[in-house]
Amino acid sequence: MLKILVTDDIAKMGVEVLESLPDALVEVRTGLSESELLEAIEDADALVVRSQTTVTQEVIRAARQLKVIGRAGVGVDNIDLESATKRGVLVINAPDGNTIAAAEHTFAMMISLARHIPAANRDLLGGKWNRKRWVGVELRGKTLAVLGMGRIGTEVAKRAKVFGMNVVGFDPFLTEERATSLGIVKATLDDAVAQADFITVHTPLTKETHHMIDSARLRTVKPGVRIVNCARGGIIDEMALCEALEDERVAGAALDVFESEPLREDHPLRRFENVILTPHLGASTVEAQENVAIQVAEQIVHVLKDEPFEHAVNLPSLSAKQKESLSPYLALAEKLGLFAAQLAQGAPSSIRVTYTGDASAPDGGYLTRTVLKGLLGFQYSDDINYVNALRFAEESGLRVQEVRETRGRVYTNEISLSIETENGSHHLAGTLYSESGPRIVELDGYPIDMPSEGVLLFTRHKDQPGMIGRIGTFLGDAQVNIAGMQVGRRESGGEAIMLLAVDRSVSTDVIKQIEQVDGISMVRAIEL
Ligand SMILES: NC(=O)C1=CN([C@@H]2O[C@H](COP(=O)(O)OP(=O)(O)OC[C@H]3O[C@@H](n4cnc5c(N)ncnc54)[C@H](O)[C@@H]3O)[C@@H](O)[C@H]2O)C=CC1
Ligand SMILES: O=C(O)CCC(=O)C(=O)O
Repeated sequence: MLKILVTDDIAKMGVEVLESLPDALVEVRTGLSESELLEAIEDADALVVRSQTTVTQEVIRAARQLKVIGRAGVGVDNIDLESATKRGVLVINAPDGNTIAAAEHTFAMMISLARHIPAANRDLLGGKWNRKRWVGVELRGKTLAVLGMGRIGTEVAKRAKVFGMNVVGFDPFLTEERATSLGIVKATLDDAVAQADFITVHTPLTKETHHMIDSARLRTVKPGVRIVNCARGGIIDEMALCEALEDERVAGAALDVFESEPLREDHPLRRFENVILTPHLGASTVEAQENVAIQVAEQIVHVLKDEPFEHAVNLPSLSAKQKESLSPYLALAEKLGLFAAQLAQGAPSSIRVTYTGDASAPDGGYLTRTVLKGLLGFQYSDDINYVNALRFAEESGLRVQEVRETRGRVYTNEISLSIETENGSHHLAGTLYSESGPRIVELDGYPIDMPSEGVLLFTRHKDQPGMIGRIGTFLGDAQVNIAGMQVGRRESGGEAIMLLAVDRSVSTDVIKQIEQVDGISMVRAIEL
């Protein structure tokens, strides 16, 4: 039975998708205290949150079998990504389900600021009819600076154009071509802020964007600017904003998100009549909540069913085409890693993975993660997976190198590993035949051809009469049937190798007996 814990309010349709997973127990438990969450997460396989639940290092540590955390929304700043990655817990989000809701909320905030709608409404409800006090400004002809031209920033920019605004965009990934096609001007942060009548921020909260709008920046604004934040609290320094509102450099601000949520009752921002505050409502539309809940629930179901999934935050993202060309090589890469672990039998200090021919297409490092999953998963812990394999390698001092060669020398595709350990170095290679699947085609410099599956016995020995027979006798006495055999040598009487496919595991006792045979230099039982 798989347990899926949902700790924030998500749309019912998302819960239904989760419940469609056979053998799943979906527990919706919102408003948990920290200690209740620590207890509830212990036996959960998946956790679904919005922004209310803070997924700390302690929460991730308390989870004994957590595979995936799903964020029904975009921002994952409430999840300790570093801890999740270290523990091999996949984090996924729903990146575009609430884009329009957030863009429309931003626009509602901007228009409300321009026309004093909340203040006029308050006044009127208080019994007044004050037409002179609430004279606004038009958006048409004004300059809007959009800081962060991702999904939401782009939708805001498009809407602003329709309202007749001049839009300047700041984003390190905004190209001149894209800016031109959107009818906006690409600008630096300094230029965008200095010329804007309205500023709206749409970046994630990161080390770089934390207090991107601070007191120094607020001294460079056009007097009378209006500022909107529907992205993340902390991008604008709230205290600096209060000062700028106080001395009227800023004519108004509209904020949906705060440095600390919920906004405390005595927060100075609550004192300004020209400040509009909403309680993190950017994504709160029926449509957006259904979209993100369904999107994240579907991906969680895929993850738990071990099917291809999308929107991983702590794995490189791949296009559908990349995924398609990569998938046949995953099994080969993992088997090679597993083979190398049993061949090398020692802590690896470096590994070079060479992808050749059709296997060399860029893959965001997925295949190397897969090789490492096989290698380190066997040597260290079953908990090593695609998510934490590279991190684990880094932390254990394993140097990882990737080489890509577009033209195959012998095979149309090949993955080869060169691995150094305290006990020496090994080299192996595999290829994928369309008709017979993954095969091992090279071992320590000897060409061979064997399916990479089942139980194998590998020996290095002196090329002399009787070796194969004696090894065969030990196996026969132990009732181990030989299903296939490959031998190789460089020169008569020199070193030779043998790779046997056998029908069942070879015991340590039998390995020890074979090791005693005169002329044997290495024996390895390998289970793939
Ligand atoms: N208020 C709410 O309820 C909601 C808030 N959000 C928040 O809105 C923000 C934007 O979301 P999306 O547009 O979906 O994300 P996105 O990932 O599509 O766009 C973010 C953009 O910010 C840019 N960026 C990153 N660092 C930057 C920097 N230092 N300077 C300038 N640009 C930088 C990126 O290049 C990217 O283009 C996120 O913080 C998200 O959490 C999203 C949905 C609802
Ligand atoms: O879950 C929510 O309503 C917040 C949405 C949000 O902030 C996000 O998606 O980044």
